[in-house]
Amino acid sequence: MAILECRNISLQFGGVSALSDVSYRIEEGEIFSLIGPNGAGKTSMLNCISGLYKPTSGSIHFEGKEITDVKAYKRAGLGIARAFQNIELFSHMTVLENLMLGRHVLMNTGVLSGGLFWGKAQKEEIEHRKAVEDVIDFLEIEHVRNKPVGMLSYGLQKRVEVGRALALDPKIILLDEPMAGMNSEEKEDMARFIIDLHEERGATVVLIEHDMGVVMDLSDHIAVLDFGKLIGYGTPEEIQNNPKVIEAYLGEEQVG
Ligand SMILES: Nc1ncnc2c1ncn2[C@@H]1O[C@H](COP(=O)(O)OP(=O)(O)OP(=O)(O)O)[C@@H](O)[C@H]1O
Repeated sequence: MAILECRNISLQFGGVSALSDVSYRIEEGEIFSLIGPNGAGKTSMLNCISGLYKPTSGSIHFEGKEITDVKAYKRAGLGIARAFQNIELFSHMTVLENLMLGRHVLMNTGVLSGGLFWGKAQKEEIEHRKAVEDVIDFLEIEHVRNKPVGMLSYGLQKRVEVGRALALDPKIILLDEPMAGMNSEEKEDMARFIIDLHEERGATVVLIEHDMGVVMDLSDHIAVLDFGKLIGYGTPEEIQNNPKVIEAYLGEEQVG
C-alpha cells in the first residue's frame, strides 16, 4: 500500500514554477529518493510533504487520507518527521534535551497540567525519555548524550539532527541531504543508519541526496526532478537507463 501519494503537485513562487504537475507514490517501508540538479524542486517537494509549503494545486495523501490542508505540526503528530539540510538544533542544549524537544508535539501534558496532575505527567515523561533513549542507542550517540550539541563534530550533529526527527517515532522520515559535507566514514555510518531505520524500525524513508553511489545503493525507488517536472520514476536500474535522466542529470554526475 502507498503510505504517501502526491497527486499533480504544482508550486508557484511569483513567476517561478518550483514544481509542476508532479505525481508519485511512496510505498510503505521503502527507501524512496528524490534526485535532480540544483534548483530542481527537491527541497520544495519535501516542504510540501512536511506541510511547510502548501502546493498551489494538487493534493497529498497520507495513509489514504488527504492531508493537503493539515498544518505542519499536526503532520508531525500523524507520523511525518523531517530532518533538515541545515542543522536545526539548539546548539547550547544537550543531545538529550534536543531529542526530548523533538518529541514535544507528542506530549499531552503541558507545564500547567504537569503541575496539577504530577503523576500523569511523570509517567508521560518516563515514556518519552525511554523513546529518546532508544534513539540514542540506535544512533550510537550515548557517549555524547549530555554534551551541548554545539560542541560536537559536524558528522555527529547531522546524526543528532536525524535523531531529532526519529524521536517522533515517525512512520515516514524525510531526510534532506543527511550526508552533505560528511567525510566518507561519516557517510558510511549514515548510510548504515538509513538502512537500519527501514529494516529495524520499519520506517519509510524519503531521501534527498546528491551522492549517486549512495542513492543507487540504498533506494527502492527514485523520482527525478528537473526544473520542477518529474522526468523519471523507477528502480535504480530503470533510472540509470532512462535517457531523459541521463541527459538532464546523470550524464554530468558520476554514477557509482
Ligand atoms: N521560499 C521560496 N521563495 C521563492 N523561490 C523559492 C523558494 N523556495 C524555493 N524556491 C525556488 O524554487 C526552485 C526550486 O528550489 P528547491 O530549493 O526546491 O530546489 P532543490 O532541488 O532542493 O535545490 P538544491 O539541490 O540546490 O537544494 C528554485 O528556483 C528556487 O529558487
